[in-house]
Amino acid sequence: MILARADQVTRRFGDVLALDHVDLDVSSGELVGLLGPNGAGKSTLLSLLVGIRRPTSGRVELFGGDPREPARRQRIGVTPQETGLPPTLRVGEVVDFVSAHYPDPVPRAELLDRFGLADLAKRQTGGMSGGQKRRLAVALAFVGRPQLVFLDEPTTGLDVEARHALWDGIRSFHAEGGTVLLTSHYLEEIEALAQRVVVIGQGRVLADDTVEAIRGVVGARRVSLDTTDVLPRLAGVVGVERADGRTHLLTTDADQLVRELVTAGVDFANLEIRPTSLEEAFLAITGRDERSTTAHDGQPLAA
Ligand SMILES: Nc1ncnc2c1ncn2[C@@H]1O[C@H](COP(=O)(O)OP(=O)(O)OP(=O)(O)O)[C@@H](O)[C@H]1O
Repeated sequence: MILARADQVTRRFGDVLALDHVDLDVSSGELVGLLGPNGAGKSTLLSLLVGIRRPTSGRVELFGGDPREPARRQRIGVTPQETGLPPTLRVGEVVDFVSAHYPDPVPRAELLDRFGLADLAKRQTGGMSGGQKRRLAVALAFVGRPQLVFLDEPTTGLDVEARHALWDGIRSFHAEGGTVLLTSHYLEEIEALAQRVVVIGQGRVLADDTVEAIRGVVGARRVSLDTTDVLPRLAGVVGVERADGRTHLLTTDADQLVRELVTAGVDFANLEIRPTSLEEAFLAITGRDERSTTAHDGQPLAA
């Protein structure tokens, strides 16, 4: 069953084309990651799906009808990118206030416990850290036992531990049958949570596939090292760059590359391995669209 749908949706803000003929279906039980750089159109798409804004053209549906109808919106939970909490209200009071809008809310203690906020129930929100406020803002999306939750960059500003705690909360909601659409700049976050990833750039859907499939395109690693040696032929290397005295190797198998460097006796220092950046991922994806799948230097990216 499709819970949320965008059908050829375009949204303009004056001269800015924020969304350009976007199609998206979110079915019951899915956990979908919306991935894209700043300004890609992610928040705009969420705002249309939850009924805050209307498309310039095209059609948006929530539970098969108009997202602006309150009965439909009562079945969703939303955490926008930015939220304001009344600073003098206590955490428990904020939860009670939001709960009062729903027929069968999650009990306060259960909700706070699920999001690691149990110890803060009596704290005024003005006295919370940024990360604690963010966790509360996300928790509030779940208070009304929604069928479908929209989270706009839920873990921005959270440290690693808080991020993982929040991921657990999202996973348990999904495991119990909940449907989630979340946006992120981080491949890592999408990979940790979602089965399906929709890549959006400049208002267009660039890819809509399983995380594994997208990983296949963007899954290269950048291995950087200091060396003056001439490098031997290395399996899996799809691009080489030299910049600032460092050598950067783009590879589909970093583990194998390091083994080969050691076996070949290459004299290197300051080895560093990191995932390709989102920019590199986007180059790969748009490259696949417009040319073939290529890395920066025109080498094929996929092995
Ligand atoms: N209310 C508005 N008025 C004018 N332009 C807007 C408005 N909202 C969004 N835009 C523009 O629409 C485009 C898409 O913005 P949007 O916020 O949807 O991107 P995003 O993918 O959510 O970005 P970010 O990752 O930075 O949150 C941007 O160019 C943005 O400047």
